[in-house]
Amino acid sequence: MSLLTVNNLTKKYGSKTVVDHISFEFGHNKCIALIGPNGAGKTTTLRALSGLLKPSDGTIQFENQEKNHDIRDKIGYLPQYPAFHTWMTGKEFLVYSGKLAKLTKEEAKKRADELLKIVGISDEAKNERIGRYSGGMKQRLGIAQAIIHRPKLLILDEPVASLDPLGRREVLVLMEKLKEEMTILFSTHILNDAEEVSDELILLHQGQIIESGSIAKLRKKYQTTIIELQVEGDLNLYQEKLNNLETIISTKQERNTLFITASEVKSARDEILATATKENWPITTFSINQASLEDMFMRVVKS
Ligand SMILES: Nc1ncnc2c1ncn2[C@@H]1O[C@H](COP(=O)(O)OP(=O)(O)OP(=O)(O)O)[C@@H](O)[C@H]1O
Repeated sequence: MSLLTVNNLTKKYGSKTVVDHISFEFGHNKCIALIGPNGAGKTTTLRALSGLLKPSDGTIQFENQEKNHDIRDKIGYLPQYPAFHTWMTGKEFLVYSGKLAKLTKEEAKKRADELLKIVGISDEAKNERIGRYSGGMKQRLGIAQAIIHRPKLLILDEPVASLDPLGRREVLVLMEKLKEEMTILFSTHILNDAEEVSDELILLHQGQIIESGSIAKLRKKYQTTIIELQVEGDLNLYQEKLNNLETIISTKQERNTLFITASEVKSARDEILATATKENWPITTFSINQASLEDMFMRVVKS
């Protein structure tokens, strides 16, 4: 059974459609990255799923509940720019949030202590004012607050975008840990972050889903191999010869290197090396590289 099923979700502002009939679903204990450039519609989508914004059209269904049923108590949400009462201590803030989530005072205190441990805020730091916390600590506290009511789905809007490398690492490690207990849906425009913690990607561009699936599936689908070749002397000469080989799709010259795209890497490698050996090419570098997920992303967006 799916945890969340979204059908034709649409949001319009006046005549402008910013989320355009998107449909997707995902299961339990997954980590899904909603990825796309600025203005793609990520925040709008996440706010609609969190019940903070009314969609213009479409349905959102949580497990087997009725479609468009209020699911705010099932979801934890951390906005891109969370607001904290910076004069409170971390622990006070969580106890206060627990009471807002209708826990008794005792339950809220117990849950706050449990969460402070989970998100790695030390006994010393929990009694300090939030105003003195680093960006990474604030974000981890925000995540603790978002899961105070033990939601099955945690939605994070650009959770690491504003953090320095250390804070970023802390939050990604925490997400890795939390995904064992809940599903996490998070937005990002940084592919490395998506690749690091997520199992699945949803690529959003101009309000539409242009690709989705597991990282392994997408890699396989868009995988291309680039052979890099450096040869002493006039590269034009070698480029012309390479273009005549059967296994080669295209070649380009950049920074004294020939970048060769091939249909099938093994036969291309054999054909290039056989030709080079026969003609005694003075090769200085020969390497085979896979196109990155970033290349894939650029290709999909451009096409
Ligand atoms: N209240 C609003 N009224 C009109 N247009 C809006 C409103 N909120 C968002 N938009 C527009 O909707 C589009 C999508 O915005 P959204 O914030 O969802 O994108 P995003 O992918 O989260 O981008 P970013 O990474 O920049 O936050 C943008 O063109 C934005 O200007």
